[in-house]
Amino acid sequence: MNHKSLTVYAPASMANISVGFDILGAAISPISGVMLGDCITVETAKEFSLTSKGQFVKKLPRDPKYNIVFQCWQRFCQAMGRTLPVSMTLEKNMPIGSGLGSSACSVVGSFVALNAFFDKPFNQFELLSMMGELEGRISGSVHYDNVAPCYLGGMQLILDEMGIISESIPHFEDWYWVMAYPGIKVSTAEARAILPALYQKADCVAHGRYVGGFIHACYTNQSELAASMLCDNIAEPYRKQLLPNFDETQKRVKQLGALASGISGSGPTMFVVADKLETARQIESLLQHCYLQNDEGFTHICKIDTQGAKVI
Ligand SMILES: Nc1ncnc2c1ncn2[C@@H]1O[C@H](COP(=O)(O)OP(=O)(O)OP(=O)(O)O)[C@@H](O)[C@H]1O
Ligand SMILES: N[C@@H](CCO)C(=O)O
Repeated sequence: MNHKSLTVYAPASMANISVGFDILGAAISPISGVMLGDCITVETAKEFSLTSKGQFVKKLPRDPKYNIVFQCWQRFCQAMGRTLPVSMTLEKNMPIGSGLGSSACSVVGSFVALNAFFDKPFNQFELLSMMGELEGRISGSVHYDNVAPCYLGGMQLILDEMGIISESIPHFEDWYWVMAYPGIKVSTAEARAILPALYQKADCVAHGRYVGGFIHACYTNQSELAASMLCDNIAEPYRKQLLPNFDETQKRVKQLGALASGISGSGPTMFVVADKLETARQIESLLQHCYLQNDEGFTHICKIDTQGAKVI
């Protein structure tokens, strides 16, 4: 038996980007070159095994059967119609319940690695459908706004219509995204449960204006307009109570020149947009002092990762 091995890196992502609850998300990578994402290795083996390692391995479920990587392998075997004997290794570099698409990194990394290992039996649509299904098992509802950007890279708008799950949207290349993870956990399922079941008509109209205006500004390259449209009236008003000093921190980053700020995914990570590196560095320093709660917290100045998951 010839030994074969490959490793896939799947990057962090920020879902929602304030205006696009469940329908907008972007992959991100730190400008420092740090690889902010999970790595999944698939190797030839006589029988299936899963090994987990990495900084956040202790936060994973104790029973490997509850690790989403195991469930991805099961789903991939089901789609292939046979049990696939491979050894899988998860390097869990992403904190869980961070708002940075941690489970999406594991899901996307697993499917991309298995698909590459078995010479690409599934196309992009089939893979993305399975990724959404697995991500849905964790948060309680299928939403592609982490898995699509993590897999495809760039900023992704979820269409889920006429056989198209997601389309790439132009982004502002001079924008820096300062990401601050405070080091505490917010469960996606719980952060979804606190949202209202119904919204007022005025809120629906405002939301339509924000998301439509933002997409229009991206396509017409109007960065000031785009930044002013980055408003979240769907999740932020209800979720900010789960985040430390959120209102005060938003005020202070604005004073430093932030173009916009908001919650990454379901939190607790916060994102802040700046169009100058010097401003981004000042904002990062402020976030380190005001927003981080313990030694597990971190900040990164990021750009949008246009590549998405890749074999390394
Ligand atoms: N490989 C894995 N990576 C991350 N979470 C996993 C994994 N396997 C199982 N889980 C479980 O899935 C759940 C993930 O919770 P949740 O969706 O809140 O986190 P998340 O994916 O990190 O969130 P976010 O998208 O906001 O970063 C946890 O209960 C965790 O134990
Ligand atoms: N759009 C989802 C992302 C969760 O990662 C939410 O905000 O609940």
